[in-house]
Amino acid sequence: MNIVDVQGIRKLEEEEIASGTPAEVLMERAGRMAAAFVEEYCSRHRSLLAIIGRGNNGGDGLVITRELLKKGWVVYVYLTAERAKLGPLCKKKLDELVQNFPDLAIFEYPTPAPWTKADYVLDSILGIGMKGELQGELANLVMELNEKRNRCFFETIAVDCPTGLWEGSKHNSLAVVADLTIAIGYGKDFLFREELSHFTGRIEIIPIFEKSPSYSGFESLTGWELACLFPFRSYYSHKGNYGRVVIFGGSIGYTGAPVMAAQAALRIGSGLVYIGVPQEIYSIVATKVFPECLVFPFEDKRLFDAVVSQASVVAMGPGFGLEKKSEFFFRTLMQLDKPLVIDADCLTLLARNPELYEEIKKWAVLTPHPGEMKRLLRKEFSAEERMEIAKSFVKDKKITLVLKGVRTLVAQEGKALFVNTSGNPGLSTGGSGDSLLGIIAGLIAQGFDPFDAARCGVWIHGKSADIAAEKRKTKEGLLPMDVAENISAALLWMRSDLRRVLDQKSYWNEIQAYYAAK
Ligand SMILES: NC(=O)C1=CN([C@@H]2O[C@H](COP(=O)(O)OP(=O)(O)OC[C@H]3O[C@@H](n4cnc5c(N)ncnc54)[C@H](OP(=O)(O)O)[C@@H]3O)[C@@H](O)[C@H]2O)[C@@H](O)CC1
Ligand SMILES: [K+]
Repeated sequence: MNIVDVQGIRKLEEEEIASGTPAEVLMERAGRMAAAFVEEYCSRHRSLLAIIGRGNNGGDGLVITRELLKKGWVVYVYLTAERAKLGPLCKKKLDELVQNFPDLAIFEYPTPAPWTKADYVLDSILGIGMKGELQGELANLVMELNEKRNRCFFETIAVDCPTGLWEGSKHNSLAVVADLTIAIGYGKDFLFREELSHFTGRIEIIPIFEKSPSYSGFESLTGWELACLFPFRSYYSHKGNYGRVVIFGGSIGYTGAPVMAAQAALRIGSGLVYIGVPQEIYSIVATKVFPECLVFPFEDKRLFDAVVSQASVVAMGPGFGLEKKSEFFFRTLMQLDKPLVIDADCLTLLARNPELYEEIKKWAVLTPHPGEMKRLLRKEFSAEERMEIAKSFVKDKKITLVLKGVRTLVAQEGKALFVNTSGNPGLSTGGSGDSLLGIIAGLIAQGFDPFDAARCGVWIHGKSADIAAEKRKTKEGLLPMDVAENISAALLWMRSDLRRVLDQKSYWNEIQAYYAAK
């Protein structure tokens, strides 16, 4: 989905209103869809404290409150401004709410907010109407909210954007620290900045506009859009239709790395998965790996030629080693006339031998974390520079770059820059990159173009981790094997996400008809 700046979203809002969709309808769409999202995806608890600002962001929060009350949630409302100072739509939504739920508990500033009452706090204080840094009473309220979140263990859900965050924010600005940000309409560009990810948490985008903004060249990876790239499997097919992945990696002490990549490659649906390892660890890897996987010592020339000649894709790097022998073998692999996926030690070897970019025959997907990226570039860069770095690195190279991070970027020359929306801090553990390598390679083996494989792979990897964390009830202790085991659930999520969005579009028409009749 296109990512826009605040001016772009304001322009879209004006156009939508001018073409006959009143602002109130837009607010109803935003609030109802956000509530449906909260109902479905935050269902572990059913109590919420809605902190309401005086503008339209507050109005959205009041619609969400109404919808959740209808579903039987326990909701408390806290008004941050006097009722007389509420904006017209916000005031209207409050009056409607009070009429429908006369017993609703409403707290008002300067009474202290009832922080300990609910499992979720809705930040509906300020949205894109925010200008400059937070000051005065609101600044104090936001500090209190963040402090209570840490102490009371509620999760914070930001509507449209965390209050206090705007285009000029820095990583140390004052803003609400959200666990989930539900962006309205389109993702705003500043929400995706790596250095602000601490504030935004997980980002979900709710489409509310019929019209599209002008193309920005910067897009978010969203499940429902990627679903269109995944055809259902034909019954009339066999393993040969789903490709052969060959993974090269492993060394003494690093016998698990290629196994984790292979597990993910199998779970994404590859037809056949091979692991080529040094002879010295062959027997260890052969006993560790899934029985479905074929392991061979890559020094065996006859086996090497037989496997590689049949390969749909060659993935390399996990636990590969950096010695002279590994470097020599890496050079051989770089010359193969196959799509390549390059990670970990092989990125370090590529950084040492930059002339090998010229050897890439078909195409290569590179998946560096920021440290490996710095090695490839031979220079330091900051989180703020990631997007520019990614765009300039791919120029004149036959590569797709996956620059890992909280907001992993996918870049390729001539394409939009994509930023990922899935994933969680549970992925910050050894072996996560190996799973990602396996997923991307598995998708290429199944016929995905490398750019699509990178985009889908990054999103599926993150979403599998989100589902695994949800099942485990915690982000701590997530393992790459949990991620691989939830790949199929991520595929299912992606397909049902498409259905959800299509359903919502028909739901819009209902809302429109309701207001036209009034
Ligand atoms: N885009 C769309 O199509 C749709 C948008 N929608 C929703 O509307 C939201 C935007 O609503 P909005 O324009 O009413 O602004 P909003 O964020 O509520 O804040 C306004 C208040 O902020 C205050 N304020 C400003 N800076 C401040 C500061 N530094 N420190 C303290 N206060 C500050 C400012 O005060 P003032 O400057 O007036 O004194 C004013 O009171 C958007 O995010 C989305 O949620 C949906 O309804 C559906 C369609
Ligand atoms: K907000």
